[in-house]
Amino acid sequence: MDEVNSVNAAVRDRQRSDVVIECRGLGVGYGSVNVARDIDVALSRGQVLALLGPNGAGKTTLLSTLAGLLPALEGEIRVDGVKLPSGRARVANKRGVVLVPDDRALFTSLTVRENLRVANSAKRLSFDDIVELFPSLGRRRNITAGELSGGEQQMLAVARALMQDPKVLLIDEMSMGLAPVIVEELLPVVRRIADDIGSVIILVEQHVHLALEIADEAMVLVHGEVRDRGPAEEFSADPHRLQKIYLSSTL
Ligand SMILES: Nc1ncnc2c1ncn2[C@@H]1O[C@H](COP(=O)(O)OP(=O)(O)OP(=O)(O)O)[C@@H](O)[C@H]1O
Repeated sequence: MDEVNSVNAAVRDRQRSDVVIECRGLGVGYGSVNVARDIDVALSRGQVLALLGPNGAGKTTLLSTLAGLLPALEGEIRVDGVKLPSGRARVANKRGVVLVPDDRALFTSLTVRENLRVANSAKRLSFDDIVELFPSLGRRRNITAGELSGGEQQMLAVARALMQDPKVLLIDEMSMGLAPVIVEELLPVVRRIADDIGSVIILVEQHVHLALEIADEAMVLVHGEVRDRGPAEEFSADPHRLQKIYLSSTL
């Protein structure tokens, strides 16, 4: 019996040590206004979480808190088992948490190459590695970011985040203003980033069915509460499950 217990303990320890980002009892919001609460997440290397929910559910606020742009109202965030100081974006970034914000935040007067050079603090990935993931950025290397199409700008925003060697990549509304056909091209690259580079990815995406196709897990926030969660393929197989949640949120 003792032997079984010690094997179980070893398995638990290994699982725990595989966890890259973990939050427990996390509450997020603005000042005294609580936007979402009781959020528990534990994600391991290479896992993709689709963070779903209707407008105003608190998805962006949660990503901003994980990135340290907002202080947590309660609970804690750990990266590789070590607690992150609340609301310290630079520390979170140094510890490998990188946010791709929905406005992309590019230097529009700098070229593609210059945008990437500015971001390359980790120097683990080269420009050639990026071109392998996003061939069109290679062809447009000397064009300014402001002259790129919306889809190319989004590629550049993700590529710039990759240059920081993210352990945890937070991607907010990647498809904002993009045609679905472009999103269909971009999302498989997100999967490749998780598989090849090993980053944990938390993805907020309006094209829910496309996000579910590349995600491992889904978590649905409604009015700041986790209303449902589970393997992405189970949500894909049962579209009514999400429809019911979204419809009930408007009642
Ligand atoms: N700077 C702010 N100060 C106060 N409240 C805010 C601020 N930004 C957002 N909120 C509020 O927080 C709540 C959650 O907003 P959030 O942007 O996180 O939702 P979301 O799920 O990302 O929605 P959407 O899909 O529309 O972007 C909303 O009620 C919103 O009005």
